[in-house]
Amino acid sequence: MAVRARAPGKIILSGEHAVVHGSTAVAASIDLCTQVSLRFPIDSESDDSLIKLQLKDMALEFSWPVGRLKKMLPELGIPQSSTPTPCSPETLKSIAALVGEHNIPEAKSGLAAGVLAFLYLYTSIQGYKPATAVVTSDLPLGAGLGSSAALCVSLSAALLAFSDSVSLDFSHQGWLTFGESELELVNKWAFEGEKILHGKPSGLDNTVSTFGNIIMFKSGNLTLLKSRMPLRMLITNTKVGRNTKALVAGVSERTFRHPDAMAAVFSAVDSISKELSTIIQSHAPDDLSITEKEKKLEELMEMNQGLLQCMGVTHASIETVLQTTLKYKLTSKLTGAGGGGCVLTLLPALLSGTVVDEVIAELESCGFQCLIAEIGGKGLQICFDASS
Ligand SMILES: Nc1ncnc2c1ncn2[C@@H]1O[C@H](COP(=O)(O)OP(=O)(O)OP(=O)(O)O)[C@@H](O)[C@H]1O
Ligand SMILES: C[C@@](O)(CCO)CC(=O)[O-]
Ligand SMILES: [Mg+2]
Repeated sequence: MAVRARAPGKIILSGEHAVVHGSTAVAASIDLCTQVSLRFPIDSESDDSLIKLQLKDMALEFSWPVGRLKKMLPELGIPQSSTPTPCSPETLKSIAALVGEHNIPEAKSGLAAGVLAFLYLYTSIQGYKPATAVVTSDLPLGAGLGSSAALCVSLSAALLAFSDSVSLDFSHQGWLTFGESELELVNKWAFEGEKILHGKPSGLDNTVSTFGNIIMFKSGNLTLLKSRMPLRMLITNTKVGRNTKALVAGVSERTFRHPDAMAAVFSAVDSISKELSTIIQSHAPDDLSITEKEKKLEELMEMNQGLLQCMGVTHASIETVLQTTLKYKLTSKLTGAGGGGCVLTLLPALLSGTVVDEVIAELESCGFQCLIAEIGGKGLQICFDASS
């Protein structure tokens, strides 16, 4: 018996970083997913059976004998699948030692954090039960599209599918969605994984990956939004690598140095997100008012970008994208943690295909990569494979 779970990445329309400090954010799922397939062998339960992790896209494989995990992580022996628990600093140290025993190539050292999250979620939910997990993803890693959250959500779902905390119809054919309470449980576990990857996550990325749609999020609470205007976004990946944990920590340090100024910045972002959610949800009966709404949206995106600059998370590559799209009278803002990664550009409904082609060509001539994703689609889904 095997299960596959897939969870989408996301774009943040407004509020990244400020959301970590309690401001409202607006985000949407995108149609690029991370998929985890999990297969338990029928008979092996001995100490030299393995827990395996294959990262297919990178052609990397990690494995740990069950006996070694029992020795290094004795505290995780009894699965606690129904009670998501933070990873203690001591456990994280032991897991880091286990991951350190594998030689991750220098150029891929960022993957270690993902492997740490894997081992923590695995042993917490399934204990030492041997199995093979295979991960594949459509998402660029560490580029602001929520790859870490999509990994934590799809992994938590696959692990929970075979736990006592969730009861599912294993004979169901094709993709299915969890019920509300199961989704909540997946989301809580994924949040614990994100803590390992982001340090101090807001929970926004795992929540939008779990529930899909367009959401407004503040202090752990989500509201589903219904957009009543076309929201076509060009996503430009600057391909400048960065790390969300370090960027989030940098904003916290700046907040510590300038508490009053940063409080004002976060409060402005909160107002921007609230206004943005009102605009996208309001009714627009004709093209003219759609254009007016787009103008307001562009202004809010521009203001949010300015405030992200105040937080110190923009980058020369992001500024190049902003300048390039401005030549075509298009507005952009960074999305995700910034410092490189991806930039969003609003493509107004009446914008001609020729202009879109031209702006994409110019951005790609700078070495960037462009894509237009469908936004606000499904969240987490799972699928059983009874034949294996
Ligand atoms: N498919 C995957 N396989 C293995 N590790 C992954 C995978 N997806 C994400 N990761 C882990 O997550 C890290 C990237 O997470 P990070 O939070 O820095 O960026 P992001 O989630 O892509 O962007 P953002 O947090 O800004 O939305 C990778 O370096 C890796 O450790
Ligand atoms: C930068 C941040 O706000 C979003 C990253 O996609 C971090 C978080 O919310 O955890
Ligand atoms: Mg992330």
